[in-house]
Amino acid sequence: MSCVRAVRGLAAVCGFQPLAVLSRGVSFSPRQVASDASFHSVSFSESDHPRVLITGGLGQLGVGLAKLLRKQFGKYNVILSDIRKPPAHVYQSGPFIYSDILDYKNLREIVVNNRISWLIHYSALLSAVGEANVSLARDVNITGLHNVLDVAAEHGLRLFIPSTIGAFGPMSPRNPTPDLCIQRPRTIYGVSKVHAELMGEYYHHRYGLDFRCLRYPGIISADSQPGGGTTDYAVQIFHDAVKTGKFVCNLRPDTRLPMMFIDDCLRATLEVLEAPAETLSMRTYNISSMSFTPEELVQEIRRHLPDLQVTYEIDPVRQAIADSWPMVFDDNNARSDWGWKHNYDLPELVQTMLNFSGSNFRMVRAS
Ligand SMILES: NC(=O)c1ccc[n+]([C@@H]2O[C@H](COP(=O)([O-])OP(=O)(O)OC[C@H]3O[C@@H](n4cnc5c(N)ncnc54)[C@H](O)[C@@H]3O)[C@@H](O)[C@H]2O)c1
Ligand SMILES: C[C@@H](O)[C@H](N)C(=O)O
Repeated sequence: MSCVRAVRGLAAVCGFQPLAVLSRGVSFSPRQVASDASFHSVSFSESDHPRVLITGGLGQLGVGLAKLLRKQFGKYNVILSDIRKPPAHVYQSGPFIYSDILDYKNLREIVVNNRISWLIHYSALLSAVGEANVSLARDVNITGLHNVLDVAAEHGLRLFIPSTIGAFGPMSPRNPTPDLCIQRPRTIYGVSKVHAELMGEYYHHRYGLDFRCLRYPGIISADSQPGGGTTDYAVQIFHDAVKTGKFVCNLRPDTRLPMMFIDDCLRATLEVLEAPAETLSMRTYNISSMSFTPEELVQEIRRHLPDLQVTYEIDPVRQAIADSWPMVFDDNNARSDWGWKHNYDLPELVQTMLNFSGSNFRMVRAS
């Protein structure tokens, strides 16, 4: 039996199409569909470290993820990229490169020249910013996604794309929200994330792309600012509490949303990326650690800062979004498939955030 026939037979059994073998030597364009893609999961040997590219890496999450991955895989194996100019400490901390995900050729060149094997796609416009600029959100979150999927498929990359609690909508069960249920989000952000989940899973089943996706809750971080989402209040409150002792909250006091400390989020990302393929019964997982309302967060912060004053000035756009999102996330599949376990609950989160914000603020005041 010829090699090509053997692989075709295997593909029929596995349920994906081995495009790599069908047309070797023909130059590949994912836009021409059947051509020279090597859709096996990883292109490095077992003993090698992956070569990682992070898109949109200068936002709330990318720098922290680069730090974690560099510790694991080596400084020069992890490249941060964005369309913005990095601050000096980021530029000096490891490789940084300009990459606009809307420029397909540029993206492909970076992947080829740097022998990238894992692509972590963080570029996006978040929920509130997306509603303020729908056409840009559509470009970045949907057209950009298509570029990333094609480059990943073409070069046999392991592709991680985060989704979000925002991929659910008012018709989804909200307490708890399981992995598989109706998803009819009402934001361009949510719609683009459902699209990303479905396209990634389609490429996985159709072409064998090693697509992995976690639906993150609202992420809370001390040393990076959120990029314009509905859950941003839960970061801002710590800075304002420490600096001024006052906070104006733009969500109603009883708005319950799933949230997570950044260290748990980044560790989950590394863990799912490293999980053996056979442990993944799905390609898109909810992850969860805690859910709270602004009122509950304020109460917990007041255990440390009893004089904190909070007023509520509701932003109708953010409130409407929050009211359509999950209140509690069911992440049982992540826990049973690849052993996901969170470390931070609400008291630990508050303690850690205040420790960081307090020492940072004292440094600023002293200088
Ligand atoms: N932070 C959260 O609470 C949260 C929660 C759920 C999911 N997520 C997802 O995680 C990912 C990272 O989130 P984040 O909070 O760091 O986002 P962020 O908004 O802070 O950062 C996004 C980055 O994308 C970059 N970007 C915009 N247009 C680009 C383009 N054309 N090409 C390349 N880069 C571009 C921006 O410059 C920015 O640095 C996003 O996909 C987001 O949807 C975040
Ligand atoms: C939840 C998440 O996707 C983001 N923090 C937002 O609020 O838009």
